Amino acid sequence: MQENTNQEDPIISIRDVYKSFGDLHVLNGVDLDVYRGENVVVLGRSGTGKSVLIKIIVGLLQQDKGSVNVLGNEVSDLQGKELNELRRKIGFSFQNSALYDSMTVRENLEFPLVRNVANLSKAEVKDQVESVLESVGLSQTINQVPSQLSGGQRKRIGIARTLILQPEIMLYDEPTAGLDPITCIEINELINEVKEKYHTSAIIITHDLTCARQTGDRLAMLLDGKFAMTGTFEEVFASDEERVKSFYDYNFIQ
Ligand SMILES: Nc1ncnc2c1ncn2[C@@H]1O[C@H](COP(=O)(O)OP(=O)(O)OP(=O)(O)O)[C@@H](O)[C@H]1O
Repeated sequence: MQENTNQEDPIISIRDVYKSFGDLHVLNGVDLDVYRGENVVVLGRSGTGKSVLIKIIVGLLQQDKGSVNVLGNEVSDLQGKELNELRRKIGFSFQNSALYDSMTVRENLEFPLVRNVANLSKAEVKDQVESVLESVGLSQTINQVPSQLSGGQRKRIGIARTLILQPEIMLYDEPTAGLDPITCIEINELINEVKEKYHTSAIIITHDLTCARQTGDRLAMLLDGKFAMTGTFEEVFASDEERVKSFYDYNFIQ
């Protein structure tokens, strides 16, 4: 964990956000700031609205009420080209890694680059693919297809695939889900390395308290549609609030 955050400069600013689906009130007045250069971990039980919040941040869903400002843009005001430009600055690492099974690792990494960045030479594409692959420690897999990779390796390639567009913000959705404990720790280390090397800010959604402790500069716990508690791992862990404590009781910390 690093303390190099700039508390003056929120890169994501969420104010009093509400979102319902029919009678289901998912978000009920969410406030959150993410500052430049920090990793914020969002904790919360299944179905509390963590993914809904992420989707609102990238403009895939619209809030019913409240403000979501990302990199100086009110997201709900953006459409088409402007929204796409903002999304290019946000790397979204999905739970299932979202790799194309029929493509090699090289092709999987080339794809977003060629689609999003105009006028790159073949040599530039090659350099960028090789560089990002080296950053995630998997240069040797360049000609393999996803089925030949382990779950942890697929996760790394998924992260490389989002990093190749040099995002300012990374959104990690359950980055350690389904991985063994050692691989989880390696992914947590990678998340921290990404922050240092690419100067990203991140929101990390997880149920994994080891991940939260290793990667989170701050934790924010979503309970009953609001952030009930934000602070360092130690601060949140020391909370006397019954709803926060019950979350820990059901989560094993290594
Ligand atoms: N497009 C949608 N239409 C209707 N309901 C939705 C929609 N998206 C999400 N929901 C509902 O909103 C609630 C919150 O969903 P969300 O996916 O954000 O949970 P989560 O906190 O990410 O859970 P998990 O940890 O299990 O991934 C759920 O009850 C879900 O069914």
